[in-house]
This record gives sequence, C-alpha cells and structure tokens, in this order.
Amino acid sequence: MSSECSESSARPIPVVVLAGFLGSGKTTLLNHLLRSARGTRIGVMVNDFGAIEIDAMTVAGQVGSTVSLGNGCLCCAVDASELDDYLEALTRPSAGLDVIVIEASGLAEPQELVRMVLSSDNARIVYGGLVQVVDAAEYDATRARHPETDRHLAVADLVVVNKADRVPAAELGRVHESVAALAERAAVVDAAYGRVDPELLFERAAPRDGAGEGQLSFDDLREDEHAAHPHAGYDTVSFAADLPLHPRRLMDFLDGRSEGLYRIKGFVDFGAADPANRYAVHTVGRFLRFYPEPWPAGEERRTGLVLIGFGMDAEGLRTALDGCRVTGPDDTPEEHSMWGVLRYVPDKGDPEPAASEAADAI
Ligand SMILES: Nc1nc2c(ncn2[C@@H]2O[C@H](COP(=O)(O)OP(=O)(O)OP(=O)(O)O)[C@@H](O)[C@H]2O)c(=O)[nH]1
Repeated sequence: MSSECSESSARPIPVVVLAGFLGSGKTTLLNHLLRSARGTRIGVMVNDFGAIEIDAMTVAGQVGSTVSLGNGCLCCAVDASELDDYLEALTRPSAGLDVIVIEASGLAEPQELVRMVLSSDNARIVYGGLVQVVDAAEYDATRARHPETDRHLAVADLVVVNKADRVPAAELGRVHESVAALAERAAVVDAAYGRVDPELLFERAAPRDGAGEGQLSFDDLREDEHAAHPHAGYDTVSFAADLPLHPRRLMDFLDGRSEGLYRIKGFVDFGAADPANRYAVHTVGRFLRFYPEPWPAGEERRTGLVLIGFGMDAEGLRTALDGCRVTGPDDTPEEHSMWGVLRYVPDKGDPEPAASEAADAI
C-alpha cells in the first residue's frame, strides 16, 4: 500500500448534508456526483433511494462493497435515529469510502441532521458542510409557502441554485442575488440538473493502488461532465511557503476569512511551534478543523494550501498568507500561540469537542 493510500484511509471522512425543498433537484445532483465521481468512493444515505440511479452507483464502484448493510448496498434508507449505526457501517475501513453524502428528505430540518452529524461520537468522520439545493423556477412560491426556507438558507455552506435552464438569465440573476443575501456566508452557485463541480463538495480521492493501470474505467468512458462544465464561477488559489506559518497570525487570517472563501485544504508547517507534526487543515464554510499528524519521513517541511471560493481577491489572499510566515529568529511564536489552533483539533476519544459550539452556531 502506498503511503498516500494509508494516509487517506486514516484521514477523517467528510460527511456532507444535502438538503433542499421537495423536488428542488437533490437526487439529480446526487446522481451527478455519483456519475462524475471518477474513483472517489461516495457513500450515500437517503430516506428513500428509489430515485437514485443504481446504475450510476455501480459505475462509481459503490455496489458490492464489503460493507454489509441490510439491503446490501451502500445507499441506505435511513431513519434519523439510525444515523449513527449507518455512519458506523459506512466508515468501516473496509468500505474504503472517501466521502459520505446524506440527503435530507425534502421535509427534514437540515439543522437537525447537521447537529446529529456534529454530535456523532464516530471518530472517523468530520462534518463536511451543508449544501442546500434551490429550485430557481419555484423560488418565490416556495418562500411564500414555506417561510422556513430563509432560515435553511441562512445556515447553508453552499447553495446550488438549480434548474437554471428553466428561468431566463435575468430571473436567474435575481434569484441568485436574493439567495446570496439570505445565505449570509454561503457560496452560491447556479446549475442545471445539479451539475456542479464535485470538488465544491469534497476533495477527489488520490488514485488507489492498482487503479488506472492501463484499463479505462467505465467512469472514464462516460461523458466528461466535469470538463463540460468547468469551474462555473469559482476560483482556486494555491499558496505554498517554505517558511513555517505563525499559528496566531494564521488563526487571525482564518477567523477573518472572507465570505466567498468557501473551502481551504492542505497542510500547514508551524515550525518550532510543533516541530513533530504537520497540520492538515480543512474548512468548509464556517467549519474549521486541524488534524496534526507526524511529518512523513523524508518529506520536505513546507506549507501547501488550496483555497476555493467565489469572487476572491487572489492577490490579497496570497499577501495575507505571506504575512502569516515566520520571518526570522525575532518572530518566534510566543509560548501559547498554538492554543488557538489546538481548539480546532478533535480529541481522539471525542471527535468533535467543539461540536456543541458548532451546533450552537447553526
Ligand atoms: N428542467 C430541470 N429539471 C430538473 C433539474 N434538476 C432536476 N430536475 C427535475 O426535477 C424533478 C425533481 O428532481 P429530484 O432530483 O428528484 O428532486 P429532489 O429534490 O430529490 O426531490 P424530493 O426527493 O422529492 O425532495 C425531476 O423530474 C428532475 O428530473 C434542472 O436543473 N432542470
């Protein structure tokens, strides 16, 4: 097994909650994710999986997994009270999943599901954000009939304004603006038939051993929807630094991260503040976690981050991150400077120490 593989299996599995009003296009989006997964193994939980294309799941390599659920398939019909049991089954190392998506039924309160994920005592998961799907054509009618829609949007991390094909451009723009105003810090992206870039929801898995050796997978042969809908409207900024980052200044940067900065992923070198470990960092919307892990033997000590967002000021972000670097011996982090970072490190026995805090914010 390559070090990449063993590393990724040790990393917590993001659990993404997918919500939206009845008929807004959640299942369509999920099918799109499954189809364009390209080797990323997605576990799915839905209340009713009748509408999921089992064919797409087979293509994505989901069916026939070693996880044994009642229905023999990773896609499971869940009752909220069973959530923990299913998470337990889906996160067994033998399942080899990279991400889990829970589709809330159209009537469910997404906050409830998010709370349940955050308060789960499953040490192998990390909350991966709340994605809310909106039907652009039914937006006004849905809000009028269901005032709670506004509340649901306010707690989302990513809002997909779906059915863009069903409304004129000007109308789509109006809905987008209205959603963006209600959705506070969420990233808002327009889509038709749920075709969003999967990278917005989760990181694609690194190729596994034995994968991609000569033979094209069924996935590869499918229409490349990813290429057909390139990165609609969002930007990616990469940042690398050979000098360690100052923990307090990085926390200031993260605390003040702008609304459009939707995801950050990568590794941080805190230098003398913790010479033994590198810190995997993971943000989605307002959610932030650090995962310290020993530096792999022989690996160069450096920071590498990828920032994904909408309407970001790339130069401004790079400058701000440059400013987080430790500049020399006179700039040694003070004794307690790691405390701010350690607040976001899950405990081994209690995977989400800040869960109640995060849930309160929802
Ligand atoms: N025109 C158009 N139709 C869409 C789009 N996305 C989904 N649909 C259709 O809208 C209907 C509802 O889509 P679903 O994906 O089942 O919606 P859902 O949110 O999962 O529905 P529930 O499970 O009932 O809450 C289906 O007939 C889809 O084919 C889109 O972007 N444009």
